Amino acid sequence: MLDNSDSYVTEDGRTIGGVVMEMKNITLRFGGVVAIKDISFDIREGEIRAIIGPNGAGKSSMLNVISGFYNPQEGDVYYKGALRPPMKPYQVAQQGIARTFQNIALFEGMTVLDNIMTGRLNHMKAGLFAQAIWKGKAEAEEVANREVVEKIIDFLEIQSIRKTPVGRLPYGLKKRVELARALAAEPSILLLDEPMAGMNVEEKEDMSRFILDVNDEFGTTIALIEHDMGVVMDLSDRVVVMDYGKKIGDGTPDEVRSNQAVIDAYLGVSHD
Ligand SMILES: Nc1ncnc2c1ncn2[C@@H]1O[C@H](COP(=O)(O)OP(=O)(O)OP(=O)(O)O)[C@@H](O)[C@H]1O
Repeated sequence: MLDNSDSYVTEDGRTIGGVVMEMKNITLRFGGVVAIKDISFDIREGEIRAIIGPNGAGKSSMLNVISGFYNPQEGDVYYKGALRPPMKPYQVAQQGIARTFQNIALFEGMTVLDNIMTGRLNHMKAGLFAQAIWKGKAEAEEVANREVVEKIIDFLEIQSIRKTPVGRLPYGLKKRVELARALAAEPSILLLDEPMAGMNVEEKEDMSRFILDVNDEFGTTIALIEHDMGVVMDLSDRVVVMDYGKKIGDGTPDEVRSNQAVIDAYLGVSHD
């Protein structure tokens, strides 16, 4: 169960609830490489939580632990107040954690609409057998799924490309379609893997606005990893900073910005 007793309202009027996910003393090794060293942090319901750090800091590894791609050798993951046993990524997705990928993972030959519909798969209860013998139920489900998807298409302003094969879209729009597909799952936590990577300034501004609007409009909890410190500071409620697999900062953007260890890491000052 989620404990919302210490929820609060932000300056811009959003409600931040209790801790929805807690990472406790996570260590992840690849052979001799320690990608994550004894890191703990939490994610609160309704917040935008960033994990930042220079190249090789361990951000992707951490995102992959959250989404079940990697199971850490040490430490525990708590989700909605319960210890999460080691799980496969599809089981984590079924628990309501959706993600996007740094290297866009869409079906290039399929239309925007069909790509976004694949985000509804976890919500399709009528199996193939039911669809064969009980057409009505499957049809009702299809209509309900389409409603969710249409709302997202409107929201992300992609009506005009709904029938376009994804392979023909420019990079920035592909990223938006990927966001739409993840949102179609109506996730409890949305994980964004470097959502602004490879974008020009205008595309970055658009994506920032959509991330803020998604959080505001749907109340979606968002955890994102990002290499570039600048782009997440205006977006995030709280930021974890990683460097060489360790957590070197955790707090509000202002707290993190004035943290000397963080400044050193980004300037490339050497340390042990
Ligand atoms: N599958 C893997 N096998 C072996 N080593 C890995 C693997 N994945 C990551 N590592 C190592 O773990 C460390 C952390 O890598 P990770 O990709 O998590 O960092 P990152 O902060 O996401 O970096 P970037 O910003 O460059 O994507 C690095 O030293 C990396 O080489």
